[in-house]
Amino acid sequence: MADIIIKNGYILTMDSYELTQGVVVIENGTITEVAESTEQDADQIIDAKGSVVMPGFVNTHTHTGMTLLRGYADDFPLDEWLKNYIWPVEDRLTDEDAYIGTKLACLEMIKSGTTSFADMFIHIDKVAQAVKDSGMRAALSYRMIEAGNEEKGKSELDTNKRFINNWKGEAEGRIITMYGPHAPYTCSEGFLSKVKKEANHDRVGIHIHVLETESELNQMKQHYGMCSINLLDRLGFLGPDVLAAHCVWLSDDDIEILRGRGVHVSHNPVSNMKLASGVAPVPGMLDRGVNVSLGTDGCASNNNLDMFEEMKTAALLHKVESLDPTVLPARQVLEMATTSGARALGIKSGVLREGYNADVIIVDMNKPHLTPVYDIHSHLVYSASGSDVSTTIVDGRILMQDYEVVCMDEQDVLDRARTAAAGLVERAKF
Ligand SMILES: C[C@H]1O[C@@H](n2cnc3c(N)ncnc32)[C@H](O)[C@@H]1O
Ligand SMILES: [Zn+2]
Repeated sequence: MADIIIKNGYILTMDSYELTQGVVVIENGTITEVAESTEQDADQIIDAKGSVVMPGFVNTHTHTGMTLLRGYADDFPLDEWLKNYIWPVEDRLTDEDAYIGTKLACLEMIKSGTTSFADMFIHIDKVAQAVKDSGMRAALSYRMIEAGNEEKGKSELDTNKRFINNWKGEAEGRIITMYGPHAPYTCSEGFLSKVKKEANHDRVGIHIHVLETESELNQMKQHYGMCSINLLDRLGFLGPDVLAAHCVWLSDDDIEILRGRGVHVSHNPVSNMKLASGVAPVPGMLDRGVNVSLGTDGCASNNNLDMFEEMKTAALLHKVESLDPTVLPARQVLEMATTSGARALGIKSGVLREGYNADVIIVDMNKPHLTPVYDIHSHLVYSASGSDVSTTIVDGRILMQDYEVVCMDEQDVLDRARTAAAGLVERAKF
């Protein structure tokens, strides 16, 4: 007897381009069958009539606790935004803020079809607790800023290491742990080398912001006489264990280095547009075979966690940038948001295939803006939005069914988030 059978839906496995009517069978957190029909029975049958059944989205770069800062400070360049607004208020964040902020983020992601994500944040134990409690899957890293201060570097590394020891593989394996050095402009080369050594020792990955702005590029050239990619490569830092967010200001040579080292890139088009950071050379990276996935970045620079919006923005941005509408077609963008993201996190998700994690969503197509259907990829990227997701399953557990969130008390999360935000703003009056 299986746990769940999803019936009557159109199945988009992401293994092939086809959309065929069929069933998905789930047992013990794993997909055990994807077929036209099944002989099996299950404890729970989900009727997906008129819907698309597909892998959940993988958001490969976010700062979930920042949902509490949604709309807190808009329309500034990155340097000013971080130094004058974000960091001062983050310094006043409490454990409860981080917990409820992450709960709110998980709620938003579950409701918009994201089943796993990569996060870099502070108060990371509370972030992990919220992920565990919500039922989502996540690769979590503690945000380390050392700024050339040896003492600080030691305690930052200690905190990240302790987190890894406490949480690696927790929540039935739904929690993956990583090191999170913030960026090459907030961490010295000596510190970055140490992080790499520890990551190798602990056999975990590294999540880092790289070449997000022109200002970073200039600072690095001034300080080291080379760009962040060249510096990181010289340190022996780059490899398939590295998840590099943004990668906007890359040269052709940098792309070649990323490809050669097997670095995973998280593209964050909405954040890059909002902070006016620039346009990442995504078509160039994809052409060369770099694994490029999609991330929303934190809620203070997006200002939501909707992967549908991120997909559409990615597709449109690179078309207008290249003046070529054939660039980043819908199918390719969908792959970035699912299969490529799963590869970046090293998880067996992102496709509906036997033996893979049961991280599955159901998208309700019985909507005016999704009618009629010629090509499902087109609708998912250009017409649909997060609110069209009716059911979200992570690790074989239903977190939302028929638009009803069953893994947490939605109203309680909203109320607590409002209270936390009010307290935060009060404490941040300085
Ligand atoms: C993980 C931490 O990184 C900072 N942060 C948030 N958004 C960005 C961004 N776009 N670029 C660099 N740093 C960022 C915040 O301080 C957050 O807490
Ligand atoms: Zn970020």
